[in-house]
Amino acid sequence: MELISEHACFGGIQGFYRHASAEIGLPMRFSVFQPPQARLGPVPVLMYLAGLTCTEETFMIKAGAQRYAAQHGIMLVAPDTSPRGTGIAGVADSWDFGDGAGFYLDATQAPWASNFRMYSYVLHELRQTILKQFPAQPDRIGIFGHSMGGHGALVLALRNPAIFHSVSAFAPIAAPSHCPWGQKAFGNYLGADQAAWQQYDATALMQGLQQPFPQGILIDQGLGDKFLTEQLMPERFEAACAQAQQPLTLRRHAGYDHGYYFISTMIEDHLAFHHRILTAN
Ligand SMILES: N[C@@H](CCC(=O)N[C@@H](CSC=O)C(=O)NCC(=O)O)C(=O)O
Repeated sequence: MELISEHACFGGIQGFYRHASAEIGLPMRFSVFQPPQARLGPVPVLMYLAGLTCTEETFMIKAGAQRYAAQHGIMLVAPDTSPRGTGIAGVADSWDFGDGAGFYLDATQAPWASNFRMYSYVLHELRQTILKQFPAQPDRIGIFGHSMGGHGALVLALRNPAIFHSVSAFAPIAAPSHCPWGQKAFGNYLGADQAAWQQYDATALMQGLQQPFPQGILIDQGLGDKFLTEQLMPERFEAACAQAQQPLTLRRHAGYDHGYYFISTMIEDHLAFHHRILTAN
């Protein structure tokens, strides 16, 4: 693991790193905020998955999360949003697919399958790297994210409840099989057979839920979000949660759009939500 830069921040350390990823087959960058409490021993970890066009820097620069992570003693971890430097033809041609748009899944279709393995990268390789290299508590890990990253956080948590103990999202792509962003990504990364899409669709996963999150799921959604109706569809996830008897707090906020002004307004509540669950017992 190579240190790119380190910065003092709210009594802790904001760091940016690069490592050779076996899952991705290329170098990957990620960021970690270590709260001041990490100097004394292992602390709970909260992974954040960013949205389309973002990098490992976006959340750390724009969300204002470090103030609250330092108060609660939570480590923040953010990966990049896709492999970089694959050399695949057309990988940088659109902002909602390819570079910056890994969708936190393991692609099965050529030419994407060799490198676009963000699901396994986050679940296994990045998590293990954090546990080995930083003072992190392996049994107190939560996950959250925004938009494409909200989709990723919900999917990773619903499929791995023994690993991710708390989950929340800002304006997630809640039913990707039904929206243009999801259909474009899933069709190219996973192929035309929509049966293969279901394992990466939070609403479909909720419809077949095996193990509920008894502490609930928190979602914040701005009602001034230009992507709400066509791309995000939180009402589908809400209905699936009701059917599965999964406690869900879905807060709808008049006037807020899709960006980081919205996220930075709500971030304090998300840190408190994860802190309460991750430090129980
Ligand atoms: N280029 C697009 C806007 C892209 C955008 O809004 N990206 C969002 C995530 S969208 C879903 O995953 C984002 O977080 N952007 C970074 C930011 O700093 O806001 C367009 O032209 O509409």
